[in-house]
Order: sequence, then structure tokens, then C-alpha cells
Amino acid sequence: MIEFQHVFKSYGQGRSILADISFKVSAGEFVYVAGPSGAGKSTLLKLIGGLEPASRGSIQVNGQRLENLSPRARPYLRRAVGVILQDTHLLYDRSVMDNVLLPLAVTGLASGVSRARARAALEKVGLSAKENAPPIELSGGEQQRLAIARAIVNRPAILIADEPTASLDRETARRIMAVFKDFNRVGVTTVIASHDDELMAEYATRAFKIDPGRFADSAERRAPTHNNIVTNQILARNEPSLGGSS
Ligand SMILES: Nc1ncnc2c1ncn2[C@@H]1O[C@H](COP(=O)(O)OP(=O)(O)OP(=O)(O)O)[C@@H](O)[C@H]1O
Repeated sequence: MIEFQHVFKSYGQGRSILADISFKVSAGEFVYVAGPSGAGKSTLLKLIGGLEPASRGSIQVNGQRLENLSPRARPYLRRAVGVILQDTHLLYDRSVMDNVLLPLAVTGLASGVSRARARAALEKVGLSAKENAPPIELSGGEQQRLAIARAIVNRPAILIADEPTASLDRETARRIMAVFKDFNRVGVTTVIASHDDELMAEYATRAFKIDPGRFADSAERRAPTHNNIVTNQILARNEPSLGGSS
């Protein structure tokens, strides 16, 4: 579903943020990416979402190689990967409904179909009652749920989220994670960047730990070579949902 092979990333002429990263995420997994501030978690998510190009190496997402993706294939990638960035980029001068309709605007769906889909997305995140409100009237947790609704309205195969619980209290954070888990249960491959190991351990099936310094991937038993340690740890408590018992 997601495969990185010897991926390097630097911005401009700067140092490598990610160096020789290789990993695979299978369909239906729930992975979280950990690591200290500046380690490159957001960068990793942006590479998966095709929002930043790799400097070297090969990235495959949902069957497509990103390094030679044609401009025509780009919208399909956008639809296959739902993205929730740290700054949710909500449109504060539009309604909740309009925010969720936005990604559907380019799909050519009839407006009735789009509205029905947007309603279904809002229902899934528990925001049906707020569809006419402006996002500014929503709490932090509700705004995060709106960002999730907007990310899943195109029914992506993969959902990536950057620190979606960062500024939320424990109970609200758990509610957000439960929303992600619900989507993951129906097969959406989920990758979340987070500092919150304890919370993530409750939901994720695997942890990638990026440590700027050296590189190793314990699951593949590789010797440390380059700049980043990616400890790839299976979280035994949470079985992958696809093909699993739940
Ligand atoms: N667009 C950019 N241009 C130049 N440098 C960047 C850019 N985006 C990120 N960086 C740099 O890349 C490094 C990794 O940043 P990134 O945001 O990926 O880390 P992070 O692990 O997500 O950090 P945090 O936990 O603080 O969000 C940082 O040194 C950052 O300054």
C-alpha cells in the first residue's frame, strides 16, 4: 500500500532531513510515526501524500510510483490519500458543509450526490448537527473532526494525519482517535504522526520511530547506516484490522 525504498529528502540545498528510509505499510495497517521535534515526521507524511517530492529513492503509494507520476495521475493520488495537516486549513468564511464539499468540487459529481456524500462524512465524525455553522464556532476537537470529514469525503484508501490530537485534552483526543480507528476498521490504511506514544499505543498496530542520527529498521534487521533510525515496532495489543478478527 505504501512503500519507501532508500528515500532521501532535503529541502533546497540543505542537509538530509530523511536519509535512506525504507519501509512498507500494508493495506489496513494503523501506523504511527514518532520522533523528536524536527525529526522529519511531517516531512514523511508529506512525501506519502505527494505534497513534497523525494530528493532520491522510490516511493510507491496505492500502486503508483510517485517519482514518475504523470500530471494526469496526480488527482487520483489526491483522492486515494486523505490528508490532515497540522494546520487544518479550514475555510472560516464558509460553512462546515462547504468545507467538506470542497474536495468534491473537482470530481464532477452532481451536486445532490456531493451533498449526500458530505452529509455522510459529517455523520461519521458526529458533526451532522453543525453542518450550517462556520468552523469558527466549533471547538478544537470539532474542528479536527471537520478536518477528518473533509479528508475522508473522497473515500480515500489511505489517511494521513499530522499531530491530530496535539492541542486537545485527553478525552477529546481519545474521541478523535476513535474516529480514525472506525475508518481503519473498514479498511482505511492510517498513518499518524504524533508525540503521544501512550495514546498511539492504544490504537496503532505499528510504530515507526524516527531518530535523527543513524538509520536502522529493526523489523528488517538492517545494520545502522545513514542518518535516521527508524525503529519499526509492532504493537502487539492492536491487531491489524483488515483480515483480523474485529
Ligand atoms: N518547507 C521546508 N523548507 C525547509 N526546511 C523545512 C521545510 N519543512 C520542514 N523543514 C525542516 O525539516 C526538518 C524536519 O521538519 P518536520 O516538520 O518534518 O519535523 P517534525 O518531526 O514533523 O517536527 P514537529 O514534531 O516539530 O512537527 C526541520 O528541521 C524543518 O525546519
